Amino acid sequence: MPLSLSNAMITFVGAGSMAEAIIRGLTSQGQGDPARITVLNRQDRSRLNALQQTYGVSYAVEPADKDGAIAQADVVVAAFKPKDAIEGITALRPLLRRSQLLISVIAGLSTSTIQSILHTTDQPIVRTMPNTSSSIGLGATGLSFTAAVSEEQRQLAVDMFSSAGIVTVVEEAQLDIVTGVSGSGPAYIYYMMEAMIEGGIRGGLSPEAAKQLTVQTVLGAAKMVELTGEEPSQLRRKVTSPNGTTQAALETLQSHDFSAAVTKAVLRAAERAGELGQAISTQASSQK
Ligand SMILES: NC(=O)C1=CN([C@@H]2O[C@H](COP(=O)(O)OP(=O)(O)OC[C@H]3O[C@@H](n4cnc5c(N)ncnc54)[C@H](OP(=O)(O)O)[C@@H]3O)[C@@H](O)[C@H]2O)C=CC1
Ligand SMILES: O=C(O)[C@@H]1CCC=N1
Repeated sequence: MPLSLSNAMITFVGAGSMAEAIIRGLTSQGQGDPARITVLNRQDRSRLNALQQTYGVSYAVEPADKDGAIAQADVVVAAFKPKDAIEGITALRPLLRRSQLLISVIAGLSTSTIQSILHTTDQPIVRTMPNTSSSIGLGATGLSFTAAVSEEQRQLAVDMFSSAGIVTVVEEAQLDIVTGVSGSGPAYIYYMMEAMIEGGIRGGLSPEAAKQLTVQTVLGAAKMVELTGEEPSQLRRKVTSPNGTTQAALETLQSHDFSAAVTKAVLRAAERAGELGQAISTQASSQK
């Protein structure tokens, strides 16, 4: 039977926010079968229990069971922090078969560094940059593939992340800027929302009303861009009456270099992804 999302065994190595976002996206959209999903981490058993209770996935705790969960998987998802990447990928080295697909969600970590830690270029690797909105089926994921990834495995990876949102296949070099735009992006919007809510409260609204109005405003604005097909700049102009309230607000934002600050933030996140990747690469080389 060809490998697909409906029959693939998927093991998550790492059970944090990102693993949960993908698992929730996969299972709540009815695409991934919880019975085929196993999660493991280093030590936090209560976390594994919680994931089992919530999503019906299996987990492995004992070393032999963890090794078994990796060995039996069609897809192994590396979902640990960049600082744990060398330890985590090194531990996979003796366990992975060349037929298994390794998916990394680790910011900045290049496939060439993974290949160097695994001592092979033959392992099929998909490097991804998802975001936490995958948990509600509204994720935005960038993907790139190494040459060893088969057509079937490419489709499986695209299907896996498409089940939790949109997928854009990019050259690996672009994944750092994908991180800057959409990987870290939800945090910029939350930051903006925090500030809007604060403004509402300072102006006299109750915290609940300020939050409700802010949430609906952000939802509505994103949906307007999506559904009208109009550019954000066009939609902005439609809100902005000459000499009106929006103009006054935007002038205040401009006086604080809002637009430049956001653009710089996106580029800085991308640069930081590169730094994280470079640090892992340097450390991996020094351990050879
Ligand atoms: N959070 C986000 O918005 C996004 C994160 N990412 C990427 O996802 C990755 C994970 O981030 P996030 O989920 O936030 O991190 P968390 O800190 O929430 O989770 C990390 C998990 O990795 C586990 N872990 C660490 N080392 C190992 C190991 N050697 N073997 C098995 N499990 C291990 C930890 O287990 P234990 O607790 O037992 O130590 C924990 O379950 C990062 O590399 C990040 O760059 C990508 C896109 C968005
Ligand atoms: O902050 C981070 O490093 C991770 C990667 C993208 C979002 N969160």
